[in-house]
Amino acid sequence: MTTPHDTSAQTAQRIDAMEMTKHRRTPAPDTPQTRAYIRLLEEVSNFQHALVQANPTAEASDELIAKLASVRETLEQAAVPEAERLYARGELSGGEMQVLMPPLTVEHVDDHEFRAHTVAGEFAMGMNQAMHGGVVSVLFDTAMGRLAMGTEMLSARTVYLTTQYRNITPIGERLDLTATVDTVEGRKKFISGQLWHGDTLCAEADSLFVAVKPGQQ
Ligand SMILES: CCCCC/C=C\C/C=C\C/C=C\C/C=C\CCCC(=O)SCCNC(=O)CCNC(=O)[C@H](O)C(C)(C)COP(=O)(O)OP(=O)(O)OC[C@H]1O[C@@H](n2cnc3c(N)ncnc32)[C@H](O)[C@@H]1OP(=O)(O)O
Repeated sequence: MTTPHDTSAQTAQRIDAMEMTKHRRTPAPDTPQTRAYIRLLEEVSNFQHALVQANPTAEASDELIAKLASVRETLEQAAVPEAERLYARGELSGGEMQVLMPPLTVEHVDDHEFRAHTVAGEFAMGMNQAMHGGVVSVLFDTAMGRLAMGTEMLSARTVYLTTQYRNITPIGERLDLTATVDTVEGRKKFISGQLWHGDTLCAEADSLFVAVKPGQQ
């Protein structure tokens, strides 16, 4: 039996970055299996929010642990290599097919501009109803990474990402995220982004993405 964080199993395989990107960025086929998996991720996301809000009794925690262990074992029986997974598939790694960050709903993306919005639950909170700064940065990385891939969806990596936190980013409110390609120099794209709550600028970021070369991981 594998442990929850086992990456030595045959399911952890590295392949060429371009091949993996092709797989990950191709939307999963619209089948009953995919639709059910999306519902499962939604329930996991709801679970994450409920988890941070609750103070269960010791008995309730022990009951939950037993139930969760049983759920985990069911998932372990269905594990597949990364290049076959449904998880994080689709044109945006930060959409509804993942539970790492608040899901971004894309409104527009081309080779120059990206626009999306999100509403974050308390799982994404640092404290006092403010979003954790690292979650702000992962939203920027995902949005700007998607923009760097452009309409041709070529794999690109973050070389640096600098986030300036201007105002508290609220939990439970609509947030709008925009990103723009400022300069292109060969494999390099310099991209800036802003995260807005209404007219309030919550954070802004500058980044450099570099397109991967054939053969890179
Ligand atoms: C469930 C949600 C999942 C979300 C997915 C998030 C992450 C997934 C992780 C990996 C998947 C990859 C792509 C996914 C797409 C977008 C999502 C976000 C992307 C990331 O989150 S990805 C993880 C973090 N990221 C890294 O893990 C990068 C580590 N790194 C490297 O892999 C190499 O570093 C590489 C390949 C980037 C470059 O290496 P290389 O050998 O190909 O190229 P080289 O070194 O020649 O640099 C080329 C030109 O960039 C200039 N340059 C370099 N560094 C500079 C600096 N600091 N400042 C200014 N200029 C710089 C040079 O000066 C030269 O410029 P010039 O050509 O003009 O001389």
